[in-house]
Amino acid sequence: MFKPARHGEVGGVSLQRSQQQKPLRSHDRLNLCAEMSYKIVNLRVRDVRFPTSLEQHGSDAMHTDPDYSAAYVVLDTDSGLKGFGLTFTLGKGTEIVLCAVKALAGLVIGKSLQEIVSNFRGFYRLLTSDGQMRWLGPEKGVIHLATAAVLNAVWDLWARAEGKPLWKLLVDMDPKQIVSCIDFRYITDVLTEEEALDILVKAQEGKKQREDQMLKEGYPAYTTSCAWLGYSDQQLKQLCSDALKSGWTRFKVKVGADLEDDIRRCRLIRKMIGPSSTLMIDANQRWDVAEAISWVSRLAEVKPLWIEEPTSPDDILGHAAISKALAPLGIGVATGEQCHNRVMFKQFLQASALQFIQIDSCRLGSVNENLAVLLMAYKFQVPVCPHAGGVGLCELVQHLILFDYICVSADLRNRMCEYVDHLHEHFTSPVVIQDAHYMPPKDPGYSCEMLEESVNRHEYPEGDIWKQEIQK
Ligand SMILES: C[C@H](O)[C@@H](O)CC(=O)C(=O)O
Ligand SMILES: [Mg+2]
Repeated sequence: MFKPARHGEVGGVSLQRSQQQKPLRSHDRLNLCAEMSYKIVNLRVRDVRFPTSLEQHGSDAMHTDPDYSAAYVVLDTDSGLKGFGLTFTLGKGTEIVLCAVKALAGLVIGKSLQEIVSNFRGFYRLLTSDGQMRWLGPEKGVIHLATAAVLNAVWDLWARAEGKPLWKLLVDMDPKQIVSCIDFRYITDVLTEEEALDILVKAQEGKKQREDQMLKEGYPAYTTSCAWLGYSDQQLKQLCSDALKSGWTRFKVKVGADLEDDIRRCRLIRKMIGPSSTLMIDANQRWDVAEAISWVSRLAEVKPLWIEEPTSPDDILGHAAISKALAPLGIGVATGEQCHNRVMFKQFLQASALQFIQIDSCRLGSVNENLAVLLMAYKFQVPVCPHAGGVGLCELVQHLILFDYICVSADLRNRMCEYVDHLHEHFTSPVVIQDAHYMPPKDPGYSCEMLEESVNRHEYPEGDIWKQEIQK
């Protein structure tokens, strides 16, 4: 059974009084397999890169040569059970994330799963508030990407230990336990623990029906894979026509480098998909504020639902100005894939600076911090449309959006989860898309275990794929 954490203690590390969190009471806890302690005995991290830039997959106005990559973490436990996690990167720089993961390893190795999850809020705080390493963030940049990789692996381990896919682990949790995983520090001015609990308790009504609905119909998705910026018009037409045949009705187009190209490409897509399908545009932070407003106004004729990342991801007031200017045109602002943490999201919401919130399973501090953002989005009644353009992101984020619908929002209006059609074949439990919907995963875990052969071949720089590339 669980060994309760002593108040003010996280895995033997004593917290300052101001950092102390309410520990779970014994009746709030889940039943991990009684005989297993799942003590984490080792953490391995590998630099896995896919040469997607060769064919311009994933390209946008700012990332013209992205190699979809991951810092891939494996947690070994004394029982033999493993936890798999990753954070998404773009090639160069993955080795820096690896260093940060290694720096965090000492906070994880030696802990048992029970110890972690019986005070998950405290463990999140331990990882993000280390007195020396927090100087690198706090809760942003490379160190936060590393935190996400490690915590994603812990959540995967927990779901595997419970024999459930992660979304189901979350759905079956008592609202008190969900709340106990969240660090409310810095967000209590908009969301207190009590309010969060209240939201979750109220959403218990109809939960079973929503779960059944998801199992039958899946969660609505949109595709970005037809219109990466580096694709030719010919490619774009072919991919769009294939996608229409497969039942896709929601499409995202990359824009931002050249206005005439954008007008031509967006007209082309709008003509192919017809007036009733949904179109979104994504500039990946290319413009200044005034430029964003004038550029998007020129694209208003193709009726985009949203403009994504029009300017710097840190410019909350800039996003607010763009939102205000574009509202009369019926165009919303979406952002989040490079939003560092829950504090930034809080301010975006407070400032009415976004109309669609794009959580990211690897940018924020894993499930723990994403839970906080889902609940704040609910409070502000802003629809969540997760970001998934990257390797493994579709696999991960589908779990969070299923939880959001079943246990928080209970609403599908203006909501959809991004899908990109790349690299799923490298995962042991790849996403299942049916009729443009994510079907709920059934395998235990968080769906981000990669095939060993794929990892070996794509590990940078020793894997066969990279040896060949380097020799060219
Ligand atoms: C570099 C990535 O592919 C990025 O363009 C993804 C993105 O912005 C999205 O999926 O949205
Ligand atoms: Mg984007």
